[in-house]
Amino acid sequence: MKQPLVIAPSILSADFARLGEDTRGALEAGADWVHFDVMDNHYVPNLTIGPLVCQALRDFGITAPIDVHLMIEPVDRIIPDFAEAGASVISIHPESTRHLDRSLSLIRECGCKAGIVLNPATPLDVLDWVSDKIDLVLLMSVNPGFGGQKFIPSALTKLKQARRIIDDSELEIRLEIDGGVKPDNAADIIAAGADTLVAGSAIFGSNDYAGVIRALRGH
Ligand SMILES: O=C(CO)[C@@H](O)[C@H](O)COP(=O)(O)O
Repeated sequence: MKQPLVIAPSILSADFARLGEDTRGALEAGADWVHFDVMDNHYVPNLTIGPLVCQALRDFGITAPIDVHLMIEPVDRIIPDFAEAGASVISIHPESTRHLDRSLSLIRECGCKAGIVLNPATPLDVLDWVSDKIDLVLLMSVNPGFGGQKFIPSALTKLKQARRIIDDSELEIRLEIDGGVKPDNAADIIAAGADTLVAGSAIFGSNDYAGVIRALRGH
């Protein structure tokens, strides 16, 4: 069953020199989670932030769920570090680990919610084999690595299929979408079945975080 809508600003598009203030600003403007993109210049062609920055946000006073998206390989060594640094959800790509079942179990053993991330061309079939090990499915609607890209329209069809799979499972699994999410496509994305919207450039590229977050919610 679809869960209440969550808006998760991707801090990849925040001003890294003022990360704490920008993150707090988005939450005070009505966001629910913090989406935290971790890139290693190996799994994806970009390099970003790690557990020290996650811990720094907690030390700064950010109490909202931190939704960590690992675009790195391998993942197992860093999962406990993120859990200790205050991550709430940790999501991994199936291609980034040799033993997906084991890595997903490790995330839960570390006390976090576990997510699986599927790239635009990655089929949904893997969900058949991990649905009891996950709390979240994250569908990428751009190729991972950079903010500010265009939404790939086939993601809407994939969202509908993923929604059916999740509903049929009768498990409490969130369906998150990430990449090119804007006020002008949010309604279609939500209608297709997403309950968790990641938005980076739409929120942090605006002077009116609250207005964009309201528009993403359809208000
Ligand atoms: O994980 C990624 C990119 O790899 C995303 O989280 C982007 O950061 C989303 O940015 P926008 O497309 O919303 O600008």
